[in-house]
Amino acid sequence: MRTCLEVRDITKSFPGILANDHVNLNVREGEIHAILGENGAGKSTLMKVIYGLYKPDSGSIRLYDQELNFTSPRQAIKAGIGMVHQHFMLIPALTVAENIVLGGEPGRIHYQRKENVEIVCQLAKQYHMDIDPNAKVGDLTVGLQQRVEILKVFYRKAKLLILDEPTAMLTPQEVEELIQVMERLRSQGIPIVFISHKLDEVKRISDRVTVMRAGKTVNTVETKSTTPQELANLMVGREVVLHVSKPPQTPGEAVLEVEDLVVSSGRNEKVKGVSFQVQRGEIFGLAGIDGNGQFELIEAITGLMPCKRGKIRFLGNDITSSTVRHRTKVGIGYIPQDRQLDGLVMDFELKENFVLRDFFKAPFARVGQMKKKPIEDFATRLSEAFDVRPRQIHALARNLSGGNQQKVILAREVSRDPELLIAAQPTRGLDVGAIQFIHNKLLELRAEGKAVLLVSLELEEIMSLSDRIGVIHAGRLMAILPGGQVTREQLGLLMTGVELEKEG
Ligand SMILES: Nc1ncnc2c1ncn2[C@@H]1O[C@H](COP(=O)(O)OP(=O)(O)OP(=O)(O)O)[C@@H](O)[C@H]1O
Repeated sequence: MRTCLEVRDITKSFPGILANDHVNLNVREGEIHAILGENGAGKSTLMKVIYGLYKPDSGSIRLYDQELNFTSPRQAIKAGIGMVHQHFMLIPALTVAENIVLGGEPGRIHYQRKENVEIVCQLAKQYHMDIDPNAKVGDLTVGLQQRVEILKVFYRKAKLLILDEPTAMLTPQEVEELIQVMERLRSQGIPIVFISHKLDEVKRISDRVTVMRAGKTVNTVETKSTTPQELANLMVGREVVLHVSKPPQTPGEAVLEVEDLVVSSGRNEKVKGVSFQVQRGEIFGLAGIDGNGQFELIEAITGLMPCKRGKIRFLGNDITSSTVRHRTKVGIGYIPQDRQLDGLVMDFELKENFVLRDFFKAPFARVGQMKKKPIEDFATRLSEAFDVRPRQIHALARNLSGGNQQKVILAREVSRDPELLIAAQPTRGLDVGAIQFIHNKLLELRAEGKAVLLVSLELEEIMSLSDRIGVIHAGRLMAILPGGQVTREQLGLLMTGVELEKEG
């Protein structure tokens, strides 16, 4: 098959970091080519170099017969490279058609509404992607917004599509739809390069995989001739255990008690009378399809959202109306689902992010002044203990890869020795090594007799870690089931609101 994209010896460094070290990549016409690698391996940097967002220090890129020398994405787009970023770049107040043609209109002064709607209809038909051109983008689901981004790329006549972690933010149903879209594009001969951390997904949809490690390309393999285990080992450079082993444990007293809790957002009740307990030495998993009240529920427990009715008790004490600070002080740790928005201050250095909850007290401050040395010593110690890479406590949080950002949050919360850790989507977007690390930390907390409330949209994660599983649907707890005995199918039914029939 003909080569479409050829990347040779690309090197790209940032101050103190060699993000891409003589990287090579070869993408063939009509193939789905996965890029795998640990967090921080240099995948996004490489894609940004190909797309003209970063200028490489050295190396060359060729698209078909054209030698590319990009200095901006505009040139990359012109040459036929389209990229859909992890965080979409759409304008929510505009319609689908307006977003698609925005910036690519053919030199007209006035926006041609009717004509553009027609163009977008044709485009959607050509690429078999169902979408309403007149819908407002802000009203669309994440999956449909992604479709708009993909169509936008084809409106600009892309010959190659790059998808940066396209499934990280999607529900399982939306993932299926995206896979169908990708397969149809492949059958039309369009090459797709996509970054993913999900080995099963890579195995299922890609034709070839290029593995990156520490800024270098380690190997390119035919997908069908390899296994997820081999890919994991190749990525990490050591044997990775893909399955969690959880020793049996007898849970102790209740750490968290939630009783008939009602939480509203605006006029809508998002949580409708939920009751459950989390005990010492147990991981309680909350399973549910996104948008069913699970995140409002945990925000109410952490104190970020007020409760309309009901009670929350922590170690026997009523904390329903307590401040966030009080709840933190008495021993509730929290890993929020959006690490960049709620977990870190992106323009603060790592050392500052490590002490975000305690910077105002000893040993990090005295008489109102922050103390540099204790903060730096603490940050260095945590960076090492949690294997945060790079080990630069002065780096800005925004310059760290997603997995390493997550490790900083985990380190901060765990180091405070919480009695209850609420972990919302703790492994979203992380590589297998980092997932293993975080799962082990949650199991360590369990073994120490701490309580863990795990909220995840990943069923595998919930099923492998939880001692008990609560299933939430439309703001109500459908059931609480023992972790080791429930099947995927049963959880799937409950998550869609179908009650299980009682046996016997
Ligand atoms: N703008 C930047 N300034 C400084 N360092 C950066 C910048 N962008 C990336 N890096 C560093 O370059 C290295 C590679 O980062 P990159 O984002 O390419 O990794 P990745 O493989 O895409 O990781 P992830 O899977 O977590 O997204 C990391 O060490 C990261 O901290």
